[in-house]
Amino acid sequence: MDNTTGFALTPVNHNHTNSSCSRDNVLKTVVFPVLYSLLFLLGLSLNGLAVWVFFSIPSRSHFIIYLKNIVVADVLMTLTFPFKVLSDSNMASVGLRVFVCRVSSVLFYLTMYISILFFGLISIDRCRKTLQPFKGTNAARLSHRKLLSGVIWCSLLALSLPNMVLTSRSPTSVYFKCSDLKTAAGLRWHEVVNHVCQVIFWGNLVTVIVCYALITKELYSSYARASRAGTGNGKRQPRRKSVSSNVFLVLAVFFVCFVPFHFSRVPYTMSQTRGRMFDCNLKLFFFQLKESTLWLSSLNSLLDPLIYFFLCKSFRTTLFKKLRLRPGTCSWLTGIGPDPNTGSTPLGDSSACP
Ligand SMILES: Nc1ncnc2c1ncn2[C@@H]1O[C@H](COP(=O)(O)OP(=O)(O)O)[C@@H](O)[C@H]1O
Repeated sequence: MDNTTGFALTPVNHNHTNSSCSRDNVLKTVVFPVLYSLLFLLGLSLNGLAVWVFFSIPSRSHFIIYLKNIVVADVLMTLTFPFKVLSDSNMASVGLRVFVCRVSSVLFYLTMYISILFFGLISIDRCRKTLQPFKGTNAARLSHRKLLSGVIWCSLLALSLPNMVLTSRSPTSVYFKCSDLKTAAGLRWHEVVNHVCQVIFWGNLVTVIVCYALITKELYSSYARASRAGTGNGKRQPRRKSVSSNVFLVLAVFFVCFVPFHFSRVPYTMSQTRGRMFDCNLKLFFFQLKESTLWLSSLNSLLDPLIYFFLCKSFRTTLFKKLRLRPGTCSWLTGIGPDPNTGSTPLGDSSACP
């Protein structure tokens, strides 16, 4: 390992690093770097495609504004993966690993909570659109949503910035953890940020569940009304099935990607800031649990473009137009063919979006 940063490092304590408590096992140095490299390659391609598509769709709805924010957050998150790969596989210099603790990991978490917050806002917007389908928007409301987006980015940046600034101690050995680089105030702030982020996550999860429960209820009662009125026909049944399974898909992604991480984060943060309460094997266990569930959270940056494709009609339409494909392409995959009359779902263009 080269020391290219000018930090004064003490000789490596091989007894410690070779002990069963060392983080440098095959999971951290091989398995996750390979998994993050895959995420990086696939995520960059899919999110690059999503940027290409979304930025030719004008921001004419709250929904599109929120989706664009998620795309930007996902691209930034994806760009942090190579740093994590190099750092975890021990291929990075000490300076690069310090950079990972100070900057790229913080950016990773920042973008993750940006996505979570915008997912919550999207659910509220979809719910409003389903319950009040004829209430449109106007230029003033669109500007408010853009302002809200700016406020969310700035607030999370302000919350995260001290995690960069207070990670200011120099490493004393080539084997260090991010928490070793934090001042006492830095460790306290790290704990506070993690509590705030838990509140953000669980608050948004409740919002998503409540909104999708209301959407599902409204969709089923509107179909029941349509059937009673004699307008229901054989063709509509598959659409109802597809809308409800789409709703389930969004919830499933939210649960798989984020719930495990937020359970494992609590004991891990405690092991970082109140180290004396835990023996080294327990600390290692919580670290590995946090790393495994963090990969699931990172997987969200890859699943988001798939969600846009499967659930967002305007995304699909623009994508097919850009690739010069027929509008009905992949209807076997999406389960939704072109509507011969209106080309839209019963609740409007983006009603089946997350
Ligand atoms: N929710 C968060 N928001 C912003 N920054 C965070 C958050 N959680 C952790 N960080 C910062 O990211 C860096 C890496 O944190 P962490 O993953 O806990 O460390 P480690 O990589 O040693 O397990 C640290 O500087 C930490 O303060």
